[in-house]
Amino acid sequence: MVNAHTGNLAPASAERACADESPLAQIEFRKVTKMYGGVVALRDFSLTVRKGEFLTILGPSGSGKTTALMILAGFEAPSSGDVLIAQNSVAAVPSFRRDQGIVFQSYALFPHMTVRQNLEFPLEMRGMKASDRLAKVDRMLERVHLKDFGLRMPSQLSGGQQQRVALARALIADSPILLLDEPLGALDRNLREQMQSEIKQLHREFGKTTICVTHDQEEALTLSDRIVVMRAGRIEQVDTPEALYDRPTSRFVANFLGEANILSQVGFEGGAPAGKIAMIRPERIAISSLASRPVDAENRQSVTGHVEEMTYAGPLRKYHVRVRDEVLVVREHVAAGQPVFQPGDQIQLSWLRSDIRLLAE
Ligand SMILES: Nc1ncnc2c1ncn2[C@@H]1O[C@H](COP(=O)(O)OP(=O)(O)OP(=O)(O)O)[C@@H](O)[C@H]1O
Repeated sequence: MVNAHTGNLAPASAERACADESPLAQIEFRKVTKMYGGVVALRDFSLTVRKGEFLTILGPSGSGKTTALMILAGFEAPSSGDVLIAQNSVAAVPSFRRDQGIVFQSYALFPHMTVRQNLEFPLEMRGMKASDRLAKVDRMLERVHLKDFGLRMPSQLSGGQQQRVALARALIADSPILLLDEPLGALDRNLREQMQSEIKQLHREFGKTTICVTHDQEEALTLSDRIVVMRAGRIEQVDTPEALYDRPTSRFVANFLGEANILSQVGFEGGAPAGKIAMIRPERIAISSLASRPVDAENRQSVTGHVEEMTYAGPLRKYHVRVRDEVLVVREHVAAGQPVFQPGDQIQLSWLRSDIRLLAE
């Protein structure tokens, strides 16, 4: 469906010497709805992306993430609503004139071209002369640590190297906007982490307005200035990574971004208001022996329970604790001198009342 190869092309007349001179690269979705027959892929999607921002669209499979990106790229047309780039509607602008660098999960490099030729292609399409292209490609190869790989074919590169070429190709034409569609999805875990910091560094350096689509929460939390959480075609919450994790507004977001203890029976002293539920993150709960009195006890709520399970996960210790009919998850950083509890131990849990979050059901 997507012609990845034309993704970052723009007419020569549109070329700028440097991305910093570009007009506002701000993106605005205005009440965009996309229907596929009877399926609503995206409903009333409104969002403003600031210049230079790294924004991630995060959500489960089928929530509309790719649809939003494809509409912005011009590969799909909205059923209603509008998209603006630098304050102008792009409804009538075809994808190849939208001046966006695009990276797909499957790399989408030209398989019959060398790495150099892959990087030269967008420059050639903009009418840049050969000597300038050469210098630019050299600089970019150096930048993405692929100086010695210019003459290789994509099939002769590892997954991580191919992905670096794809990133380099999306960046080389100095488009003010970078679109990343599950860019690290095909890489194994270690490589993914390495590429995450590479992408972060490139973002700092090039300052492109970047929109990334992923279903990987950790990736979203690591990379983004802001995250849009999608659910069934709608925006559930837009916020900074820290705010989304610390102050989710709904049970869906709390569960989607990390582990959440919903305090239904243990409750929340005074009771949660109607239609709201009380939630606390596992690392906000302290575990201690029955005899000990928690520091700051007057600000804390305490309950007793017994340990059902204890597991080590590297620097963390994780407990499953039964409190009445509920099992709460507690996560603590392993530290010297800390008591370690075993299954069956009677213990107390406590948390600061201010760490409880009230969420929509
Ligand atoms: N070309 C199409 N024809 C019909 N339905 C489609 C089409 N493209 C997407 N959809 C539907 O629209 C909804 C949103 O799809 P979309 O690909 O945007 O989700 P997503 O969040 O990107 O999912 P994933 O993470 O699995 O890629 C889904 O229900 C999907 O089945």
